[in-house]
Amino acid sequence: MTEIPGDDELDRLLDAAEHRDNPLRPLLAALVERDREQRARLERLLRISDCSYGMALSQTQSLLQQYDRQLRRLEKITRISDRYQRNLLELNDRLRQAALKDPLTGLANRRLLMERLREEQERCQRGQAPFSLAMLDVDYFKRINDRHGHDVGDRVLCLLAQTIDEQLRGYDLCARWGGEEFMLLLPGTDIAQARRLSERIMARVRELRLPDLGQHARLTVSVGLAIHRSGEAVDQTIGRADSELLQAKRQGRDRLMVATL
Ligand SMILES: Nc1nc2c(ncn2[C@@H]2O[C@H](COP(=O)(O)OP(=O)(O)OP(=O)(O)O)[C@@H](O)[C@H]2O)c(=O)[nH]1
Repeated sequence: MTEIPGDDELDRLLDAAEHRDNPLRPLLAALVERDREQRARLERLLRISDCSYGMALSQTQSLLQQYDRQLRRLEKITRISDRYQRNLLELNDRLRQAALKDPLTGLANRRLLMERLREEQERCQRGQAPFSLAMLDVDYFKRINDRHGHDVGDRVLCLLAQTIDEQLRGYDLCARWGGEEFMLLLPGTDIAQARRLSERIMARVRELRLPDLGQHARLTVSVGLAIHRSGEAVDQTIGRADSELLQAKRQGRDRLMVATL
């Protein structure tokens, strides 16, 4: 294949004196001129296309960077909101715990007990085994406060709460009913079982050593016991246990009285 000469070579041929009268010279000169124009146009086109490609590239990159930044921001917000929600749930849980616990002894409070009592009552209505209630009150507790001070009284209450709680099964509930009074909710427990449990608790309380109160100090509790009658309101069961507790106090304390069914 014939090799096409370069630009310099073509110029030199066109300028050469010996070709000046060649009839093909003007045609060659015109072809060379057209070729140069076309190449120049092609280069311009290439430059423009390079330039728009570069612009498109940088636009795409900047969009990608923006997208990336937004994504990171979104991830951060999601992390914060997850943490915030977890904190809220924990706080909610702690608030609920606090709202249902007695702050001194850590036992259930009256509110939680009433919630559980209603649940047990509904269970009984559905034909499940009845629950028993034991109302337990410290004997002569005022004397402890008067002789040894309120702080010692508080410590005795905490020790008592722990002693009672240790005797219970997982599904029983011991609540602080008020002052020096405690209520035991014993699901699926008949009177004979509730009596045995109460007597065991009374015995453990008598065995307690209370160095704060002196070497020979002994603590006793009185207990009123009642089993829930099918169909009665929980307040009635509580009332019957309370009456028995009153009887136990009247009959000399450190004793257990049981309501008839
Ligand atoms: N330290 C302390 N004392 C309390 C608390 N709540 C109630 N008390 C005290 O418990 C005492 C209850 O006294 P009383 O109702 O007369 O009963 P008691 O002295 O135990 O006599 P009986 O129940 O009849 O045997 C009072 O002195 C109350 O101040 C408490 O949270 N901490």
